[in-house]
Amino acid sequence: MLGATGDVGRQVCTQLVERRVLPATSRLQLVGRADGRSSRATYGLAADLVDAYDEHAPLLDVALDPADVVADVVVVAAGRTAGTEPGVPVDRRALAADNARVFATYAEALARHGSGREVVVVVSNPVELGVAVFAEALGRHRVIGMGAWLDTLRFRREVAASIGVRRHRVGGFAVGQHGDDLVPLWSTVRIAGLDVAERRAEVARVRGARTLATYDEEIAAAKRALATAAVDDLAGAFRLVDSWPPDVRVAARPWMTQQSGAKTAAGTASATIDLIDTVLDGRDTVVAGQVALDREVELAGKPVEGVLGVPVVLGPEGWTQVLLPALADDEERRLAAVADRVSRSIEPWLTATAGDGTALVPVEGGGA
Ligand SMILES: NC(=O)c1ccc[n+]([C@@H]2O[C@H](COP(=O)([O-])OP(=O)(O)OC[C@H]3O[C@@H](n4cnc5c(N)ncnc54)[C@H](O)[C@@H]3O)[C@@H](O)[C@H]2O)c1
Repeated sequence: MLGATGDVGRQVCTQLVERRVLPATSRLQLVGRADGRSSRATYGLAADLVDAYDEHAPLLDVALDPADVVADVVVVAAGRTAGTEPGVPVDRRALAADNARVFATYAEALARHGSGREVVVVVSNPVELGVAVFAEALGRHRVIGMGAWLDTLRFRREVAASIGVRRHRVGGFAVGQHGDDLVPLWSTVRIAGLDVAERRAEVARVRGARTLATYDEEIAAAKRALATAAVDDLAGAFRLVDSWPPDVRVAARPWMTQQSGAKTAAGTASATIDLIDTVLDGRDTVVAGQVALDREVELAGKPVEGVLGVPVVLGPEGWTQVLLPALADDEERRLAAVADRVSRSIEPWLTATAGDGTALVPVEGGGA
């Protein structure tokens, strides 16, 4: 667990032990930075977890050197986070600048000292950049970004809430880029217990006559409304979120949660555990995740070469197959545009890591 003492890392470790995903005979390695405050806190976290869960805790150990990371599944939650200051917009470029270096350090260490079989789950943002850096170092099938799975679970939950059922009865995926560039695939929504006609009627009712052509403007308008509402009535701001359609809520609610000063650590960790559990389980399962594509997907007549969130089959050796069904026109158009945006935002950093691998400064004119 890289970044074990962070808000997300701590939640992942706690849930892993509490939900007994790891048997007592296995090992959970908490990884911190030798030169940061986290080195001391990592030892403390290990002691605290044993204190709480001694009866069934796995063997806990601490590593402070990237060269010492050894695991079947490596979770990357180390690095800077952004967007937690109310009213301060997320500076994705600054986040990329800091975290590109973190990704490169661990990717290089794993490539050199790892088993050659570990599966990497990237949680840190920008998740697409993390996936690109680790995939380049370790092979693309062993690396998956968690963002699209979290967006998928949020989409299912919001659809479920509007229809009046629990999340486990709703299927379907949210793909694309983690964050505002997600692509909710309404065409993939399925609801257990409803036949095709009933489902179509329910989707039409909760979605309205909107398409994804106006999704960007809807999200931008939602954030503006929330920024105003939240100034003196936070409860009112969350009620405002509830008044919007499910796909707008998917983007607006986590944004409001960050703006509130709370983070989204519990939900993030829970979605991460799903992916870890899937890899350790030994069976292939369909999830959504950010993966480095090599022309498996064609969007608007153009094959995608680069990182994108898509439905994939995930198993013990990483992801194998992409399972993106035929999309509605508005979905395909948006996903193609997002694929281009992701590729443009990542490209400068990959260029910068080429060569001796230490430069990590975007080339002139590039933007993250
Ligand atoms: N993908 C998602 O859905 C999602 C959701 C929430 C958060 N996140 C991301 O997860 C990451 C962690 O978030 P958080 O809220 O736990 O942050 P945090 O600030 O609470 O913790 C960050 C952790 O990273 C470590 N760290 C910081 N800089 C480091 C460096 N240079 N080298 C090694 N370790 C370093 C810190 O010691 C700490 O353990 C962020 O990048 C955040 O954006 C992703």
